[in-house]
Amino acid sequence: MSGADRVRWLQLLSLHRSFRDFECQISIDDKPFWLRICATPIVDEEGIQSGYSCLAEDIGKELRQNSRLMRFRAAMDTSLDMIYLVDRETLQFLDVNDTACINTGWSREEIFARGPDRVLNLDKDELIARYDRLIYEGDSSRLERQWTTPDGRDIVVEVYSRATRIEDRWVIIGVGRDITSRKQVEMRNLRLQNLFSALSLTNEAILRARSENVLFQDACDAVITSGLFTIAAVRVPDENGWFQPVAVAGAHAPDPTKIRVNIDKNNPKGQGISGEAWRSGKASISNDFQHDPRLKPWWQEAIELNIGSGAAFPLYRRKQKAGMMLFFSSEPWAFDDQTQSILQSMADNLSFALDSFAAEEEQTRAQAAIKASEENLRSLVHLTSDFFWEFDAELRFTRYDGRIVGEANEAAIKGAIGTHLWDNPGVSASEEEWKQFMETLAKRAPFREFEFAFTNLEGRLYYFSMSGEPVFDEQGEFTGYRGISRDISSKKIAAKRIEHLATHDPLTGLPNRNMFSELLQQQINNARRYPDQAFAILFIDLDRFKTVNDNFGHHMGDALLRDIGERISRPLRSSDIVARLGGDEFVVLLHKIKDRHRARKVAGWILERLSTPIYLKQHEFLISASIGVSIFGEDAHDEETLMKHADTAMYAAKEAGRNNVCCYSSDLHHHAQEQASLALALRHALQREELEVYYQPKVELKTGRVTGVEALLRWHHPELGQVSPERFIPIAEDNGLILPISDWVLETGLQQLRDWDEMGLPALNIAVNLSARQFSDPNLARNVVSKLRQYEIDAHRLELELTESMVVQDPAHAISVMRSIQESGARLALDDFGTGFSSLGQLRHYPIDTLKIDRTFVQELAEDKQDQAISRAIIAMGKTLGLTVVAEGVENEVQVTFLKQHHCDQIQGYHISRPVPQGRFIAWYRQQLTKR
Ligand SMILES: Nc1nc2c(ncn2[C@@H]2O[C@H](COP(=O)(O)O[C@H]3[C@@H](O)[C@H](n4cnc5c(=O)[nH]c(N)nc54)O[C@@H]3COP(=O)(O)O)[C@@H](O)[C@H]2O)c(=O)[nH]1
Repeated sequence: MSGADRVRWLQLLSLHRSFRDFECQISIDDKPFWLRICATPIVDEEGIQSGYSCLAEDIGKELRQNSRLMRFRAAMDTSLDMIYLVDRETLQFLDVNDTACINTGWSREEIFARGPDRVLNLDKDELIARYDRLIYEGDSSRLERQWTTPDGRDIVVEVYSRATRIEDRWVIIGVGRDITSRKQVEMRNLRLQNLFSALSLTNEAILRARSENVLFQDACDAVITSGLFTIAAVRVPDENGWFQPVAVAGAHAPDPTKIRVNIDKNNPKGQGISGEAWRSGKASISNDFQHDPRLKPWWQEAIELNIGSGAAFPLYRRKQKAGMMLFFSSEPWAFDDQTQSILQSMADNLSFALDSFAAEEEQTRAQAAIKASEENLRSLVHLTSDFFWEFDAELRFTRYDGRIVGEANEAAIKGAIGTHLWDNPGVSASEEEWKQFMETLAKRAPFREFEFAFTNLEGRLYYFSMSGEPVFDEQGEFTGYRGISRDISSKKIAAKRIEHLATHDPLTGLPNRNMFSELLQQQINNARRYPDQAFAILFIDLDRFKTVNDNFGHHMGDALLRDIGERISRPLRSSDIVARLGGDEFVVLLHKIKDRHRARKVAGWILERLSTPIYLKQHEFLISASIGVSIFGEDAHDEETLMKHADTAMYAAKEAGRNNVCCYSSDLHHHAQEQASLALALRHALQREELEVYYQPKVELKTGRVTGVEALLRWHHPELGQVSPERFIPIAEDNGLILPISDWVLETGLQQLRDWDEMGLPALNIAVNLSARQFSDPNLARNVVSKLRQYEIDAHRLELELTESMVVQDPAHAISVMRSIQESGARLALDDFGTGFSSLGQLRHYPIDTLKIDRTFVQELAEDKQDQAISRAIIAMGKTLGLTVVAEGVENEVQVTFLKQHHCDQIQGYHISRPVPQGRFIAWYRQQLTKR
């Protein structure tokens, strides 16, 4: 026995008591043996110990076994895993290692006492089934169990088990590991994963939701789906600061209306996480809801709803607080930093969504407003002639909206879609207008009232005014133009009409004086630049047209002027310009005509056209005109001079006997100047008593008796001396002075007659010349009667001489005037007969008393057979008609003889007497009387 065993052995023996299981090693023949000894003292009757009765058991084999177990244990104990052995038969632990004891918190004995079913927290049958499966399948299995340690910790253990045969029994070897930390990490990860999934669901909801409330509800549902929170809600404060629920989710979701929360700090219900978050604008967390003093007002509700922790995150719309997102967990401390951070992201995303909704709403509102305004516009444009249009970024016409009248117009507008306005063949504007329009468009600038003409497929012309402004998208990119167009055809046509009225003569439709002046100026500018553009001006004045107006009224005059305008235009080229300057004045611009000869020729054609009788309302009119010609570049270089010279030439044509063409020359100019100064002087002639009536006698051929006198006017100009009536009478006719002058002549003549009567001279008749103006004066007859009465002269002693030209212009009217004169008792003589247009045949229609053969026939009577024939015919016709035939301009005896032979009644002329002042006439007359 070894020393230590011997010591323990002797100590036991010294106690003199029974003992058992004393294990020791002894050597027998140097061979070690392990014994387990049980000993009982041997005591005699007197109680004296005499020795020990021992039973020794060889435990060598057992010890060897135990040794192996010890080594296994030692190996087990060094493992960080929990290891245990269970006997399948007995379902008792065979062994557990130290790690198992440490991790579970139980001693080995406690573990043994509990047994595997209670330690593993499994039903015994289930345990048996598991072990049998292990044995049967020969495989290992994994089991995860949650234990609560004696110190109250919950731990999670992962156990791998396997069945093994040790000696004659099945032993289940279990290796367990505390995976609580790993599980916690896993749980956290899972939690985070769920949180992220909730975040992702919320984001999906954001994309999907079409309204705020739907979004809020979807977000709450997503949060609950994550399983991390028991309640999720969104609340929005009302006008009184009370949070009202707009969305809530969760199995334990409370009746939202019951939980009262306010934003006001001073309100007891305003001091919770919602109120605080609202005021601070930041998240407010309570990780121990049921003990958080701030939340005392809601503790009871927290208990009822099993709320361990809660968080409130403000939501924003356009940077303004819009509501509160609330999360509640049954667990305290559910809101760690990472959770808060993810929930903050969720709240931020919701705020972003609210921004988007707000923007969308604004956009919808704006679009609705645009739509409404477009609707308004559409209904307006349908009521008006306006239409709405759009151009794309390429400036192509892409849209129109409005009322378009007529299929052709509609088709044209539809056809124009997709094209540029300026490419449309029906659309036209001036080159300059297009240029400006394109420049404006290129600058992307707005434009107003761009006007263009449009001719539709039916050839109808319209005018449109277009206003537009550029359109840019949100990125500031130009996307086109839009605007309004208006049919301004009626306005334009009215404007054109007004312009036409302002520039054209309403009667003939020809350009008026203003327009002609403008056209003439253009032509002058042209001709100044290009010499081949020289031109001629024809100034046309109708001869004695006033009488038409005076006698037939303006309606007839107007009708004639319309016809005359056409007649003047007819022989001209389209490049020539005809204008009516007013009254009976017309002017023609002969394009590219620069020599007088050609201008005169064209003027001749015009006169020819005019000479054809015009029949109007059963009247025949013979129109003639006087035409003055001036050539640009030769006669004048400016408008005023050119027109003045043409006018001068026209007067010259008139003076030359009317129905004539006269080209301007510098002589004419001097003449015209003279005429002008004469006209001026004539105005004062009457008052200055520069006028005088001369008297030329008429003698009866048969008897030689002086029958009467012709009153012939004379003008004694203070500087020019005697001015011939042939010179100043046309001036007086033109400026109207002829009327007062004629009155004066008539009065003077009648007064003279009266004087001569009073002088006791044999009664004489008096002939007074009528001017054209006088003849067209409707008061003529009345005036004559009144004058005769005034001077107490018998009407038949007065003879009024009128010329053929006065009659032929409108014979019917002339005849009626003549009749009215005859009715007054005065006589009528047709003067200068033979020079005009009337035929002898027409004579019978004229109510006249006397026919005066023009002196031009009389003068050549001696030599000119033709004049003799004419004179004979006139005398014969006159006599046939019962007229008194007077030959004027009789200057010699030959003429007297001829006239006598052919029974002319009276003669007048220098052969008898020149026209002389009344004094000389009286002297002559007295002399004649004494001769008889
Ligand atoms: N409306 C008015 N017309 C008038 C008036 N006074 C004259 N006239 C017209 O002017 C024209 C020129 O007139 P005048 O120069 O007076 O010439 C007249 C005679 O002098 C001229 N005459 C007469 N005898 C002869 C003659 O033998 N030889 C000749 N060479 N000339 C002669 O004839 C003129 C008269 O013409 P008429 O009147 O046609 O009988 C002239 O047309 C006048 O009519 C006036 O007051 N009012």
